Amino acid sequence: MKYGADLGYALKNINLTINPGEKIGIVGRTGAGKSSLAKVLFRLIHENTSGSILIDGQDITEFGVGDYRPRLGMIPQESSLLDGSVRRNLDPLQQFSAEDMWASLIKCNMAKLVSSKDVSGESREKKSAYKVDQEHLQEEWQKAGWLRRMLLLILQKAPETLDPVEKPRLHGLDKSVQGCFGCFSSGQQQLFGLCRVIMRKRKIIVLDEATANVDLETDKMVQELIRKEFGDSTVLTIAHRLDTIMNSDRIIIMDRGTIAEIGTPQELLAKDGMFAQLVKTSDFGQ
Ligand SMILES: Nc1ncnc2c1ncn2[C@@H]1O[C@H](COP(=O)(O)OP(=O)(O)OP(=O)(O)O)[C@@H](O)[C@H]1O
Repeated sequence: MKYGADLGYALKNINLTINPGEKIGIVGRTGAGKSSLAKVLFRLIHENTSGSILIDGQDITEFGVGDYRPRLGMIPQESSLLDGSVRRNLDPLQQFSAEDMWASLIKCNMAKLVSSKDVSGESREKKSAYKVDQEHLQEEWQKAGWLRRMLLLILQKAPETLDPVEKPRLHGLDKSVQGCFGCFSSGQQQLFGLCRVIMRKRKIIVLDEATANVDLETDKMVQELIRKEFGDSTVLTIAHRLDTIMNSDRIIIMDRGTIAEIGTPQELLAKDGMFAQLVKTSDFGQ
């Protein structure tokens, strides 16, 4: 695979079989081809490629994009937030309930942050249409006599009765992240990416340095969460930190567009090759 006809190979002679449910760690120096491997898997590169990728025996070019992409989940190197509410960021296609979203925020240790008041300097203009609508219905309900309340109930225009737990959840989900990018560090934005992937049960997950911007403790939390949530899924973890991938079933060492070494961490350490050298020096050539 090349990024341009005149450029050198970003990937060459890749011959790799990954078993269902396997957890694969991918390491290598900067520019070794780790992200390129993820890009070809997601069919983001079409030109200047040769060879084929099969999933469950089927060539990925035979899948319609609509059938193919939903099988895969990715947390890219640079996770970014969309304009709008937390809800929109987690679920732009409105496929999930507030419970689903809240559960994933809790799992990713983001619920407290999203609930905290200082996430957004929310003005009335910035409130979501949903909240404004609910407030309007509340006002109408308060003013209404019993006959009008009956009518509102029949017309399904009564305000939602939110329990004390649900109320703060909805409040948090409807907070705007607009103009508030500074409120979320790049690590927290990556955790948002994790929340999105957790809500969607994908068979193949690629984490492309998904924890590059979080501290060691959070990285550990994320790895444990991924093991728990994606036990049956195939997970490819591209990492700079060796700690991130040491519990993988197998590790791939990329070097100048090829797979230089592949094996279990124990096999690679015993081999005393490139991986063992990386463990000794932690030198990723940055
Ligand atoms: N969009 C691009 N256009 C041209 N060349 C590219 C492009 N993206 C990557 N490359 C080149 O392809 C090769 C592999 O890059 P790739 O990003 O896959 O490496 P990587 O191992 O993921 O590096 P890093 O650890 O820095 O993310 C490098 O030589 C890089 O310069």
